[in-house]
Amino acid sequence: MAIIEVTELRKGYGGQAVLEGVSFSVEEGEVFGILGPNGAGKTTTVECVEGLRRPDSGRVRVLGADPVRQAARVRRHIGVQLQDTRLPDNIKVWEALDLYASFYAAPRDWRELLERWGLADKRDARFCRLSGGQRQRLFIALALVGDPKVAFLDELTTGLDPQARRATWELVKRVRAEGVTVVLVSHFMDEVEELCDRVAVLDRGRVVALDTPAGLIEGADTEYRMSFRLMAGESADPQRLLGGLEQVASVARSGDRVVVAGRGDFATAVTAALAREHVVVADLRIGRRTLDDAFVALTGRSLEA
Ligand SMILES: Nc1ncnc2c1ncn2[C@@H]1O[C@H](COP(=O)(O)OP(=O)(O)OP(=O)(O)O)[C@@H](O)[C@H]1O
Repeated sequence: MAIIEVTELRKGYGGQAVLEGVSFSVEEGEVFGILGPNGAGKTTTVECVEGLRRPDSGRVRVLGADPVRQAARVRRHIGVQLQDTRLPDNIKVWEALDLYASFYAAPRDWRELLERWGLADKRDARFCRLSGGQRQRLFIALALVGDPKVAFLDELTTGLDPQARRATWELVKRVRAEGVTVVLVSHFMDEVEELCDRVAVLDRGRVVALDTPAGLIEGADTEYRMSFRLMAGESADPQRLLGGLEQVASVARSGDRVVVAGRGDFATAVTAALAREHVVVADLRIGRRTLDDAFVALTGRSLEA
């Protein structure tokens, strides 16, 4: 069942179009990623879904309700961790949870959330004294205190060190395991690949692709490489042997290695051709295709740049 439906969403600021007909739906129980470079319109999109911004046109439904006209109905069921969530420096962890719980008619017991998110011993700590990872755990706990059906997590791991990022990923997996649908806004490929069931790639206010991470990688038909060494005494000419294979783009030498670039399932064709000619190779390596490659193929730009 679709828990969120967005159809032809348009939004601009001061006559400048930012969203130019964005459509997607989020199924109950999935982690749905919205991926795109800075300024692509990710935050504008999710804030329209949350009812924090009013679309210029298009249709948004969250659990069947309009987030602007039926704001109270929608807010009861969503938990939001905003990109620039700020808490007063001096607020204590328990006070923040107690405050957020007071916004909801039927909140979860925040004491249980403290335990669950490993913050029990930080109950009386002031916000300004928390580490980056502890703050993220608190933000997630705050997003869950209303017992939501959908949690929106926007740029959750920006500014965290690699270890804290990985720890935060585990938390997102736990949120999902609790049955909460997650909408994850990110511009980190590895994060999206690790966490998301499906991803909408947003570029310049449009959804340019929507698929599973693996589907995006497969479908983008990106070029990748494999390389190997020829055994000593091997006289085969790799260029002659492999250059004509379908899907092989180039065959080159790099030191003592042969580097073959291609698309699709070219690596299987290459190994089959080598075997057919009884060419024995060593140290065979096949490059991994990544979501970043797919993103470049889709948008002509890299996100990591
Ligand atoms: N309230 C606003 N008033 C005017 N322009 C805005 C406003 N909010 C966003 N914009 C502009 O709309 C565009 C899209 O912004 P948005 O924050 O939705 O993108 P984003 O993909 O979330 O980017 P980021 O990754 O940097 O957060 C940007 O050019 C931004 O400057």
